[in-house]
Amino acid sequence: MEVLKNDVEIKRTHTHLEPVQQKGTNKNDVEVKGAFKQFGSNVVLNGIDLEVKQGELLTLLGPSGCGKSTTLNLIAGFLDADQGEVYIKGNNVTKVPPYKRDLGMVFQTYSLFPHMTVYENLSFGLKLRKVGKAEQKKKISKALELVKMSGLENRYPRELSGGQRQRVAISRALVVEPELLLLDEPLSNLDAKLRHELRAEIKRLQKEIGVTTIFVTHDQEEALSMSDRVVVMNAGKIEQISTPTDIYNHPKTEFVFQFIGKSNCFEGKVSEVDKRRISVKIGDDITHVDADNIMGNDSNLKAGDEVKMYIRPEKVQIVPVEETALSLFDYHKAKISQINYLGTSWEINVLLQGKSVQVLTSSFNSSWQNGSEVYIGWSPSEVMLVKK
Ligand SMILES: Nc1ncnc2c1ncn2[C@@H]1O[C@H](COP(=O)(O)OP(=O)(O)OP(=O)(O)O)[C@@H](O)[C@H]1O
Repeated sequence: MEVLKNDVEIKRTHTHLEPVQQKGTNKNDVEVKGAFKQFGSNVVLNGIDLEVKQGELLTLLGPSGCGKSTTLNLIAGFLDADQGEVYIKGNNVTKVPPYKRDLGMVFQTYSLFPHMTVYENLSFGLKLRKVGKAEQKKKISKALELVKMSGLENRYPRELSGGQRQRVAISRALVVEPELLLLDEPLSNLDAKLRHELRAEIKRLQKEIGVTTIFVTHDQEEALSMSDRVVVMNAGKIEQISTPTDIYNHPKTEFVFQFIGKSNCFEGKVSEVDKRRISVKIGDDITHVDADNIMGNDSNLKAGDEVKMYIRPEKVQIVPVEETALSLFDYHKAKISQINYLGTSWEINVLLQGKSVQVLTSSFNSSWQNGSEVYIGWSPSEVMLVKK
């Protein structure tokens, strides 16, 4: 364990509370290898392999109970895996207790000491690390400045708003200059406006000081907007690890497609396969999908296979039926069944062969009303297929 401590000291190249010029190298700060965890008969982690790069903000995203917090607790050392190993900065820390892992943590519920002022909350970890009083003062002042809480040193947690408390909790985690910052749903107790504000602030702060960060959330918008990379988890397994845009536009599995964003789903049958495109018969219509856009493990589709076809509402184009529809690659006649004005866009439900399809568009034709006939269409590159 001392080896870890010494190694960390030697490898530290900057003070975390100072802005860094260079970050996000290809070195891994954290690795989880082959982690399995079971509570009684409940298999909670079913083979997790994960690498977190130096300086990146990586988010664990997934529905309630999928194992996000368990993975975080394994990295923090609060839990032991039944199988598997955890490495921090190249050191195997699987058996190292949490207080020797050099971490800063922030939880969902405000974990500040209620009987201590803001200043005392921040000095707690510094005292444990035997930092002198003058140095403590400097570090605390800088840490509070980072989260825009300067001047509130003498307040008690009960005298702060929810957002301010979480700012102090983040500042307390950072003041000890940890190698790794772990955040477990830190925004979920806050109202929507505050959540938005703090989201942006955490992102700015993380980039400014360059501390490698793992963030747990079940909120997809939060994950997509904050992260360098997102890990989508489902039932104790990782479905996909990638950048937010890749996760959204090129989901690898049906679960990822459905969990992130909205979707329309059609059931059909493959009618033809060639190198570039797959033709799918849906009801009476034929539609086309790029051959690269197959989700799931079974990508060898052949004529006759039953498939599900997914498309996001904002990728469905809609044009008046009088207009030439030839600019759309695949187009189908449909009838508007509902129009919802959303301020900057319109959500239009149309009926296509009796099935409701949701369309999200910013170009609205003022003549459209319930019952209007329109063409809807899409590009084969925007449609995803999965074998049933
Ligand atoms: N100490 C424990 N003992 C028994 N079961 C546990 C324990 N901790 C977690 N679990 C179970 O493990 C599963 C995964 O829990 P975990 O907290 O990792 O999920 P999560 O993805 O973080 O969910 P949430 O978003 O609801 O926090 C759940 O079914 C949970 O009930």
